Amino acid sequence: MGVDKANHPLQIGVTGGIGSGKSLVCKIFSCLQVPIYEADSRAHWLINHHDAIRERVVALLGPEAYDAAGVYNRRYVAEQVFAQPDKLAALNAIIHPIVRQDTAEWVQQQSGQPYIIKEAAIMKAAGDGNNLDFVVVVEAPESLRVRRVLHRDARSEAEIKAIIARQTTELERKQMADFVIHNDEVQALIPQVFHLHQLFLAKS
Ligand SMILES: CC(C)(COP(=O)(O)OP(=O)(O)OC[C@H]1O[C@@H](n2cnc3c(N)ncnc32)[C@H](O)[C@@H]1O)[C@@H](O)C(=O)NCCC(=O)NCCS
Ligand SMILES: Nc1ncnc2c1ncn2[C@@H]1O[C@H](COP(=O)(O)OP(=O)(O)OP(=O)(O)O)[C@@H](O)[C@H]1O
Repeated sequence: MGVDKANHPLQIGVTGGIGSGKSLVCKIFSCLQVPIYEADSRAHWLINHHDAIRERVVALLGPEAYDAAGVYNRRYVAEQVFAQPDKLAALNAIIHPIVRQDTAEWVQQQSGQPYIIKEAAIMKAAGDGNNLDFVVVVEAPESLRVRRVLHRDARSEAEIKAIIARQTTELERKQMADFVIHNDEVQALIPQVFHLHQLFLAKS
């Protein structure tokens, strides 16, 4: 990397379809002291706390986008945007530039770290791909992913399959991947993460 690499951590993206185990993989990296930026959680925090986002989301989707307590109403917003692609694009145009800015500020605070991780389900669509040194894709068979999410969330199998159908395809993800973690509950997860950790430390 560049001459001032100590100040610029390597940037690793971790992505994968719903229920693939991205969050679990990131928890393991986190146990190894790697700083993690969870794009989706952070986006939701910003949607609830950033006044300019709130105003623009209400202008786009109506006051129902936030409930009586002022909390972002995901169920209502999901119904609106997943049925209307132009509204989803408009929502993303409000949120993603602010998330990108927030990510950049967070990265600035991580100087001196050998590498950092950005976790996102929709990495490419959020326009972050260009800043990443490597992309790690977490993979698991679709039937297992559906089973995990059925167990984790209050979603029906049909809802989960509809989300999978809207997400980046497995082929697109494979094309993005520099490294793949197989979270199929056959191959052990921790050694795969540890192997990548050693590799990223060596490259930093
Ligand atoms: C659209 C919303 C209301 C759906 O909420 P809901 O609780 O029903 O689903 P959840 O957040 O678990 O997302 C389910 C799946 O939808 C897809 N998805 C989520 N947000 C987006 C988006 N902005 N654009 C395209 N697909 C999306 C992803 O594949 C995700 O895995 C919510 O995801 C949202 O507010 N998204 C905006 C924030 C965002 O863009 N997050 C992504 C990382 S920056
Ligand atoms: N190897 C595994 N063994 C057992 N349970 C697992 C394994 N991997 C993931 N899970 C469980 O499956 C569920 C989905 O995993 P996780 O939340 O990490 O997925 P994700 O890819 O982050 O999903 P989403 O895109 O919905 O946020 C969680 O409840 C998690 O604990």
